[in-house]
This record gives sequence, structure tokens and C-alpha cells, in this order.
Amino acid sequence: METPPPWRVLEFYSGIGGMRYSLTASGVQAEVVEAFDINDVANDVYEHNFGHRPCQGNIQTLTASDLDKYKAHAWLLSPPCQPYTRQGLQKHSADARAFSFIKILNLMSNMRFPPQVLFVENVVGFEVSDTHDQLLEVLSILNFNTQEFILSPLQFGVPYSRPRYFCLAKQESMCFQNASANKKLLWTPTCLKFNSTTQNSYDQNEDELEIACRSIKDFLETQSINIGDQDCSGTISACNLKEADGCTPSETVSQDYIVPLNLIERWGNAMDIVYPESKRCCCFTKSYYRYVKGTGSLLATSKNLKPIPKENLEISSLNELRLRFFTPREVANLHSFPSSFCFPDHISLRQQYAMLGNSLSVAVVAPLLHYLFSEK
Ligand SMILES: C[S@@+](CC[C@H](N)C(=O)[O-])C[C@H]1O[C@@H](n2cnc3c(N)ncnc32)[C@H](O)[C@@H]1O
Repeated sequence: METPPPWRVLEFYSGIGGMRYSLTASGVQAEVVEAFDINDVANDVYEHNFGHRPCQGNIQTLTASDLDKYKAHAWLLSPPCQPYTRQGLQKHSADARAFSFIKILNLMSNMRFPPQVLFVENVVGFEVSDTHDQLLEVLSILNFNTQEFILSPLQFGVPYSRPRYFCLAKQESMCFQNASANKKLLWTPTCLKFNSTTQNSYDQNEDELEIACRSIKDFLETQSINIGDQDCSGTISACNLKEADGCTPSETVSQDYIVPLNLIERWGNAMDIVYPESKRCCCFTKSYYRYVKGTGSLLATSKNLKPIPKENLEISSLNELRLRFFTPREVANLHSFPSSFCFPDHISLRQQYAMLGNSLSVAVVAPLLHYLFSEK
């Protein structure tokens, strides 16, 4: 039997390529014919890992005929999420950062070869925005079926809370395997049925999900970067942290990642602290390492660890925990990126965290793509 030709895919807002890694992991026979991103640093990372430099520029300037040239079957899009985040101004489609997405959506009606399949990733909050309304309106006019999800890596056995919104859409002639989910927003991946070993965990509540997850320690770097028993009290200042920017981890491995005492004193109560045995950590945002509050978890590395209940945490006990930041490699592991992924040497530590924070969970997106591209 002849194998069908691969799907021709365009990857918009490609960043460091989380969508492309997910497509590969999904097992779908697909070829990314072009990627688009405005950020030259992200494009350096993408090129370093995939051997292809994305088309650099503002997606807003693309025309229908530019896109027709690719004769793509599918578009994968992870547009900027700032217009929809809870911390932001929530200006939705009136935010300039939403314009490019709305522009290319509207191009679809004027194309000779519009995509037949669409996948959109964004933050929770997108689903109540007017950009979302516009997305569904365009897809309805063009006769697409849609299924929407809000899912987190925790539901896939990864100890990482990063709930995200996903829209799966395909033209009516191509049915979803589970058509009863059409026009619905689902909070569990039950209908994906991609992997019987994790199937049982799908419908569990948050606490049960944590039990079903692997431990954080499975995602830590094998090389020892524990702070161990060295004295980090008082000697490491925020200044050191700044100077670490630009260093490669191997040069100053411990110091780069130690949480300075002055940050513990100032923000200790607001820190999310996890242990190697923990079954959950918080979402790493693009500001992780620049700020400690609400940007991602910190790891307690003391050898004589006994988890301290949050209400009993004092600055002295916090200091004993020997807190450190997760390394970029560990954040990539929690994003389920392949071990082959790496940053070129010139990318600073802060830039690495920023780009990882913008990226996505391959453990979540791969099965969604597998489901989207499967035909009934
Ligand atoms: C949410 S991130 C997507 C990250 C990507 N999925 C990944 O795995 O790294 C949004 C990306 O869109 C890019 N971007 C934002 N506005 C853009 C525009 N108008 N044109 C092209 N790229 C844009 C940013 O540089 C950023 O890399």
C-alpha cells in the first residue's frame, strides 16, 4: 500500500519550535514547509535545532498570495498570549499584539489554497476573548468543525501545572474521530484515546492527578548541580545573579542557580517551593529567573530534606532548604522537549528562560496533534 504524501504544514509564531517538536512526537506524517517568527534570537535557536531559519518578519505583513505559495494543508499557530493573560490589561483584539493573528485568520477567506486543518494554542483566558469569537466565526464561515480543550501536562503524567487553551479545527469533509466533541470546550483529554497507559488518569481530579504523575526528580539534570552543603547564606547577592546572565551553566554551575538570600528575605512567603519528590510544580513564565514571585517554582536541594509545611516556613528554615532555580534544561524537560534540544552558545541564561517560558508542553500538544490529524 502506498503511504500518503505528508501533510504540508506552516508553523506561525514558531519561537524555539515547541510546535514542531510536538508534530514530530505526534507521529503524524508531516513536513513543516515554513516557519514564521519576528524574533531573531528565537530564530537562532530554531535554526540551531532544526537546520532551517524561520522566515523572519512580522506575520501581519503576509498576504494571501504569499501564503498560497506554500499550498499548505495545515496551519499551527501559537500567537502572543499577553492580550489575554490575567496579569495583563486584557485588551484582547484591541491589543496590538493580537493584530497579526486576526490579520492572517481573515486572509483565509481570500486564499486559493486555504488550510484544511488548524491548531491554535494560547493561555487560559483566550477562550473568553473577542479574538476567540472572531476565530470561531471565521472557521464557521469556512465550514470547519472545531473542538476546544483546556489541558495541562499534569493530565499526561508530567508533574507540571501549565493549563493552556487549544483549538482544533478541520474542514467539515474531514471528520474528527470523536464527533460528539464538536463545538465543545473540554477540560479532559478523554476523547484523544492516544495512549492506553495514561488513559486512566484522564478523568481524575487535581489531587489524584498528582499521585498519577512522575516525580520532579525524574526531570532534573543528571549532573549534580545541588547546592549541597556549601554556604550560600548572605554571600550570594542579586548582583551575582545578574552577572550569571550570559554564562554557560557549566562555568558557574552552582552560583548561577542559587536563590540569593536577599530574594528569600523579600519574597520567601510568595515563593512556590517544590522538592525532588514533589509531583507538581508551577508554570515557568518568561520572567522566571528575573523575578521569583509567580514566575515558576524553586527547588529545595538540601540533603536532609523534610518538606516544611508552608505555614511553618520562616526565613531561616527557607535558607536551610538551599533553594535553587530550575535550570533551562530542566524547564525543557518539564516541557517534554527531546534531549537533543539545546541552545546555541551565544544565548544568555535570561534569554533561554524567556524563550522556554513562551513555549509549550510537547506532552500535551503531541497527542492533540495526533488526534487532530487522524482521520475517522
Ligand atoms: C507564545 S510565543 C510562541 C512560542 C512557540 N510556540 C515556541 O514553542 O517557542 C509567540 C511567538 O510569536 C512571535 N511573534 C509575536 N508577534 C509576532 C508577529 N507579529 N510576527 C511574527 N512573530 C511574532 C514571538 O517572537 C514569539 O516567539
